Amino acid sequence: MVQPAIAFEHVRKEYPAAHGRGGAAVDDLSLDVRPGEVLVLVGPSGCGKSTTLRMANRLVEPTSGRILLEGDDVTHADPVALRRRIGYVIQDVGLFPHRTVAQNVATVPRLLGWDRRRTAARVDELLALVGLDPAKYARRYPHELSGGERQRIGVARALATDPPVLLMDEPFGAVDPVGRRRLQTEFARIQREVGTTVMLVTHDIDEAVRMGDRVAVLSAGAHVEQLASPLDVVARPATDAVADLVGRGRLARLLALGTLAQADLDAPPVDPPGGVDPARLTKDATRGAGRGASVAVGDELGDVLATILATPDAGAESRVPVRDGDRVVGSASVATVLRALRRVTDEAPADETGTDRVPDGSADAATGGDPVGTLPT
Ligand SMILES: Nc1ncnc2c1ncn2[C@@H]1O[C@H](COP(=O)(O)OP(=O)(O)OP(=O)(O)O)[C@@H](O)[C@H]1O
Repeated sequence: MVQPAIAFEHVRKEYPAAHGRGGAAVDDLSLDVRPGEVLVLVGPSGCGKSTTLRMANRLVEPTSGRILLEGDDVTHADPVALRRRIGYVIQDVGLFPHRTVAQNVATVPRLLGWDRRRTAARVDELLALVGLDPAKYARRYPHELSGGERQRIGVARALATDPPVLLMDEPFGAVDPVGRRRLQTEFARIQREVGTTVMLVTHDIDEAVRMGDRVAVLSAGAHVEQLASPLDVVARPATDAVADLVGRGRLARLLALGTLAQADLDAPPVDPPGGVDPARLTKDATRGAGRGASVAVGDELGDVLATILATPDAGAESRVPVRDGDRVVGSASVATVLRALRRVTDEAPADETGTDRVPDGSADAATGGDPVGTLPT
């Protein structure tokens, strides 16, 4: 088995003030963060998300239990040495106001005694990584930046010494919704590029399902209600608490997370008989919806639906060709998307070892259930 990047073993935290009032901030948490993944902790205010995160870098001391970083028990590790192995990004970033962007990013390299050249080269590299031109930004001060730019500098600073693990506590919380979406996309790119393991805390379920490779939904005492892929959490909430959190807007999330599979398609392919000229199809596809538009196996269901709805005189009977690579393998209509949604909500989830459980077969509407009836309207 792959060694977890971070492992929480029966971790408990009781704050002194909470003594005698029942309930620990973190009751008995056991959780593995896999190397290279983005694990998101999501849950209501006060459920213990930040406490959990802050115990990983010893900003908060656990009352009992063990926390392992790449196999090393960090429960008694030197906090300063530990924090060099763990980057930390928080909502208000905490940039030093009287230091320039370059000096802020260079904080840890300087502490480690890196020479000027190495530090300067790393600062330039990191600013470029987070999409800020070093020539333009290195000498600015934090108050000369937008909220989103400050947040990027916070990420650059946390990545300066290439830590194997990055902890992020509501990292995009202070940014407006549009900027926030852009930062999330940008950060996902950076994370793929550097391959750092990330543990991210948010109370926003949309952020959780957008950012996470896996999502841990927590309730009071950091009790894990569900730990699964974003799609599993949205399609198959394990408990009422998860269902409440996923709540309204579930259909939109399913459309964004679910993808079109070959099994959903209507065959045979649409006109012209014998298939569509792939060259024409590709050209049309790049032109977007409209006459001759097509979709592909693996496309988001929301995009498939949008393409169908954008066909001339769109209606229940409208259909668009579906490609798999250069081949047209079938067609999709609104009914196809509904079928795909049924499949997505009924499929057995992958278990924690990554092996699929045997589907129970109830996906077939003929068995009597109305899976689409379980979808919110
Ligand atoms: N320093 C502290 N002293 C005493 N109690 C604390 C302290 N920090 C947090 N708590 C309590 O521990 C519980 C968990 O807090 P925590 O900040 O971990 O929750 P959270 O899920 O991150 O919440 P939020 O989403 O509101 O930030 C809360 O009941 C909180 O009041």
